[in-house]
Amino acid sequence: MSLKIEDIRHAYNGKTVLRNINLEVQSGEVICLLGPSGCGKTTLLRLIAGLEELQSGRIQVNEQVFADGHRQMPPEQRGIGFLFQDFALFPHLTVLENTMFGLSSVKARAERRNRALNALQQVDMRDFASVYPHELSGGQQQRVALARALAPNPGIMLLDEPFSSLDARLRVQIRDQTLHVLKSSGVATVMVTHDPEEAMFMGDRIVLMHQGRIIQSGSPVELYSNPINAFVTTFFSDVNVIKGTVHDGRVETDLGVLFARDIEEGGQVEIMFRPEAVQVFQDDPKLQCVAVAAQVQATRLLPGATLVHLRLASAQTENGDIHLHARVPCVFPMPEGAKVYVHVPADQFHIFPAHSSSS
Ligand SMILES: Nc1ncnc2c1ncn2[C@@H]1O[C@H](COP(=O)(O)OP(=O)(O)OP(=O)(O)O)[C@@H](O)[C@H]1O
Repeated sequence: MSLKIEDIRHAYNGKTVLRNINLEVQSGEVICLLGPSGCGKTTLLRLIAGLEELQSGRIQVNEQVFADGHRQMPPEQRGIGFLFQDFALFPHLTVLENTMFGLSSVKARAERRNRALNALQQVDMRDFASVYPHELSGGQQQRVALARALAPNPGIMLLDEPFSSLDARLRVQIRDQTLHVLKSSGVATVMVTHDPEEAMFMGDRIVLMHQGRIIQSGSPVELYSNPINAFVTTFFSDVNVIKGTVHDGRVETDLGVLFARDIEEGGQVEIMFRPEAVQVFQDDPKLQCVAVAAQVQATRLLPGATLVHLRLASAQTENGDIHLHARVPCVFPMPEGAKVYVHVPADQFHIFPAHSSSS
């Protein structure tokens, strides 16, 4: 099974909200559409579902055309399962009846019942078959909604911010379960989220969108480690930014000399690096690497890491001292005011022409 989206463009009231959208999703793959509010993620999902009429381009599954300039297959014929933010369970139907509802095309009631029970088993909710939705927690309701969507055995699953109504701890647990259920069902999944961590957790591939365009798509590792511009770099995490000017294909910075061969002579650049790329030493690691002196301004223990605020006395910038964030594993032993040494490996720098952050 392969969902193929070719050259989609879409406008509302003459205002273009999607352009040049090309995408392919295979069975068993989870693709996350990621981007800031209003970038067009939900519109793209609605076009795949057939809830919005396609204006230009083509959507097909294997050789079957869902929509192009001439045809629009109705949503119910597309074999698509949906999971939306509000779960939309029917309050007057039990968990089993809600799950059977998705199987209305199956004639025999006994088979509908069996398939619904199997789907509930998949999400570990079979014991709740006779319970009504209001008796369930948010996470349990989400699992029933997932079972209802998967029961007809759809080729494609569309998820729109499916965890956003759950509180933070439950969200982590439910998205983990959801990922395993989706993966074991082998369905091709397209999920919308505006949360980069969620996209990295769920996605085999991430499609990062901005202002109606795909800016970069690839594995989470590709986008995180090889972002193509400042927008992609900053979308995924807090980043340190220092500025510089290119001379002879190089930029001199307080953290060393960096190569910037692709940028024109005299060009202003923004040099970005993630807090976890900053290595902090208590003593000068002279033989290991070239490190520069810095002062600890503050430390904050976060889940799984300590964020260290550092001040670097700058010889390069007119603006004075540089403030850096380092993310170090474990509890950081140095007090505020302590002198430390900082090193950032050369391959951790992302260098872009200045003011390119909009895409
Ligand atoms: N039915 C509509 N009529 C007119 N404009 C719309 C309609 N639906 C969406 N838009 C506009 O299209 C653009 C894309 O909206 P869309 O909901 O697809 O973005 P999104 O990335 O999903 O945003 P969010 O994360 O906030 O849901 C926005 O500018 C939005 O205001």
